[in-house]
Amino acid sequence: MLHPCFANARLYIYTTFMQEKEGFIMNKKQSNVIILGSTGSIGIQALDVIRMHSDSFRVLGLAAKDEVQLLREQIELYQPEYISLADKESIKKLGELGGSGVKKALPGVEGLCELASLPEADIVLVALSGAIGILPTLAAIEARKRVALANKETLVAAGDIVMQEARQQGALIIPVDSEHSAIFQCLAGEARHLHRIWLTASGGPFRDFTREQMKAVDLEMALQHPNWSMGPKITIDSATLMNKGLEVIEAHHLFGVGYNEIEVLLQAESIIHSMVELQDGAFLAHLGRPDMRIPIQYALTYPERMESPVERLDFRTLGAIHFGRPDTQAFPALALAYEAGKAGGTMPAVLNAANEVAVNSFMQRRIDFARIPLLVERVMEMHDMVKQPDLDSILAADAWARVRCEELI
Ligand SMILES: NC(=O)C1=CN([C@@H]2O[C@H](COP(=O)(O)OP(=O)(O)OC[C@H]3O[C@@H](n4cnc5c(N)ncnc54)[C@H](OP(=O)(O)O)[C@@H]3O)[C@@H](O)[C@H]2O)C=CC1
Ligand SMILES: CC(=O)[C@@H](O)[C@H](O)COP(=O)(O)O
Ligand SMILES: [Mn+2]
Repeated sequence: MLHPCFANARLYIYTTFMQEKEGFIMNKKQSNVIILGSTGSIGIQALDVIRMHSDSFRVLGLAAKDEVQLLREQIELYQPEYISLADKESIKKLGELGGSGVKKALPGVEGLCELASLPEADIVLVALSGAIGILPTLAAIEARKRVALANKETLVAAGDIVMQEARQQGALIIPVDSEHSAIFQCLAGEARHLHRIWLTASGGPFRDFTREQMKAVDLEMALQHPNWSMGPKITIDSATLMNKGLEVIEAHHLFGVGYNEIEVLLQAESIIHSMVELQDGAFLAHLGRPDMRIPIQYALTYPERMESPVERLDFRTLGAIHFGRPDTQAFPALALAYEAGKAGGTMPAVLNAANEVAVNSFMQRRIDFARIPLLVERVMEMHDMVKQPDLDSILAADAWARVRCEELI
């Protein structure tokens, strides 16, 4: 059965493809890009893409939290007019590193929102990690920018509000997350025939571990993703399978598909980035090397494509591709995410916020790996859910869950 918001989502995808046909997109010679999270894994790769296509893209603004040294180097190379850092202290430190030629330096979430809605900006890449992305993403949508959205936590916590705002404003959200970029591409011209999404998962470094073995894993082991090189938080999420859980909720919002129509499929090599199953039993898959520069570039160039330096797949030397079912006993985080998604309301925001706190404390070696999903589950149990939350209720639930989770640690 199709989810009730499928019609809207279909309309949203249809509108996106119509805008493509009408030449609404990319009709400028050089697009001005804002990168929120430029010092992170996605941000750095996005700058690489822009450097290769500097005729088509120009960096207008960069934002980071407190990685002042790296941001200084990026400013030197890409000469943005605007920057943002988490606070005035970090901006002062940046200033002490010498004249940068930056026109305006803006602190905090307000700074992120101001960058996201600059009149000269064409594309806003949201590559922040965590629910801190909610307000800047909404600011970009309200300013009718193209939003290249890597930050999945925003859709998990506030997906209904974000997607409704995008539909109302007619703003484009192009997914950057590899699976969602794959699904978006498979759905071109086929959205109305969608039957089911097959969301692929590598299974992470502990794919073949039992629950017992998982008790002994440490931070170094959890940070070794078998296929992708990513920031620390998402790498830990991949190891617990919470990443896949967050992606199930992300897919629900982006494509308006009910939770029973989203299947997680283990695909150990991360060569198939995801698949769609259509009404008539046909499957469309998106394949490629596990390299985020491909989906990042696509979100910038859509509906066009450009050359990329990413090494090509050679199927003749690839060998086998392995499939399997995820083990939700050994990886309870995936089941928790389905549960939170199906509950709806403020529950996904609570799942996400508790997970952010738990992962952070695991990275500080304050808790064991196996406690991450247990903490998330306990905070969800304690939550008095709001069924149809507005933005303030979402933000309040997020803040509440962070405090509860900290208390439990
Ligand atoms: N990495 C990947 O391959 C993929 C990532 N994603 C998603 O993309 C997003 C980014 O991931 P990733 O690049 O790995 O994360 P990283 O941790 O590598 O980078 C996060 C970026 O966000 C900045 N940031 C974090 N908090 C704040 C804040 N409060 N204010 C301003 N800036 C902030 C960081 O700044 P600073 O450096 O100063 O701390 C950094 O630039 C996540 O939502 C992730 O799930 C999705 C698919 C693949
Ligand atoms: C690159 C990307 O999109 C990640 O979200 C990736 O999917 C993580 O790998 P897992 O499949 O192990 O979660
Ligand atoms: Mn992904």
